[in-house]
Amino acid sequence: MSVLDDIIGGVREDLAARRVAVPDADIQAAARAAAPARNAWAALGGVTGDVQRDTRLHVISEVKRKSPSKGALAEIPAPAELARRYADGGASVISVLTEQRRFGGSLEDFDAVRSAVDVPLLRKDFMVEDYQIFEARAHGADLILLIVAALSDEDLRRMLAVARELGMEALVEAHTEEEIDRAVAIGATIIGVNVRNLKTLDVDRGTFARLASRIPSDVVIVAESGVRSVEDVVDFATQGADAILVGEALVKDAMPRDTVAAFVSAGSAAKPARR
Ligand SMILES: O=P(O)(O)OC[C@@H](O)[C@@H](O)c1c[nH]c2ccccc12
Repeated sequence: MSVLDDIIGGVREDLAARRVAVPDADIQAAARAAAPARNAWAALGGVTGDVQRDTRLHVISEVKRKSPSKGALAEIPAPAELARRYADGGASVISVLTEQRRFGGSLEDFDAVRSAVDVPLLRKDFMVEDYQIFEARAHGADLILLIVAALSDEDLRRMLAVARELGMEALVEAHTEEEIDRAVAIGATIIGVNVRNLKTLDVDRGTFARLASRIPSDVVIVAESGVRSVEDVVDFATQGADAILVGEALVKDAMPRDTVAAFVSAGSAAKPARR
């Protein structure tokens, strides 16, 4: 069994418990009653038609306490405070891990961040049921994660449609050529190239350029995982990233605001005018 299968087993158990506490009809009603979602695609530099590519390298800053690959990363006693620093540094989107068992996150963390900042929020979890999409929206999410390796094409299409029907977008995450092609085929407008293999947890930054070259130019490309420094940001920006998703390096940083700002400025300077 891969790490991904193992994580998803736990996610399904936790989900079943929440579903008893808040039944489907209630979570759907809450999702539809929530304040409208923010446009995460535009916030990440998405442009329609034959217009100039956005010149900013966007940063998605992540709130993550621990991970299966690295163990404990940071305590984060006040997720709202960390999120405020991310936003002050110029983060375009903030990602909040809500998976409990392996990442130490929760929907309470998500709520705390939601009330602290105005930027679009990504609910970062392993989405396996539509219920979680309604739940994300009910808590004020603007963007959800869909992991191609964890879902069938049928699931991906349906879940993307549910997200859009609720006014959200999906960050569709891929790790191989085949997964990129599946993400493009279902009509993803934001594709994440995760340089960490979720089945083995190995990081290979070299996969980014190879996979990014298969993605059409009107799709927003997010380079995910393994960003340690300005040098990594510059590499991803040079290789076609519109945005980067950074967790570990920021949660361990004593000055996350300044680091986000440094990533935005170095990445934007390195971003080519066309892709
Ligand atoms: O901490 P890092 O190496 O900067 O990685 C962030 C992010 O890419 C990573 O948390 C991630 C990417 N895809 C995921 C899917 C589920 C959970 C976590 C992730």
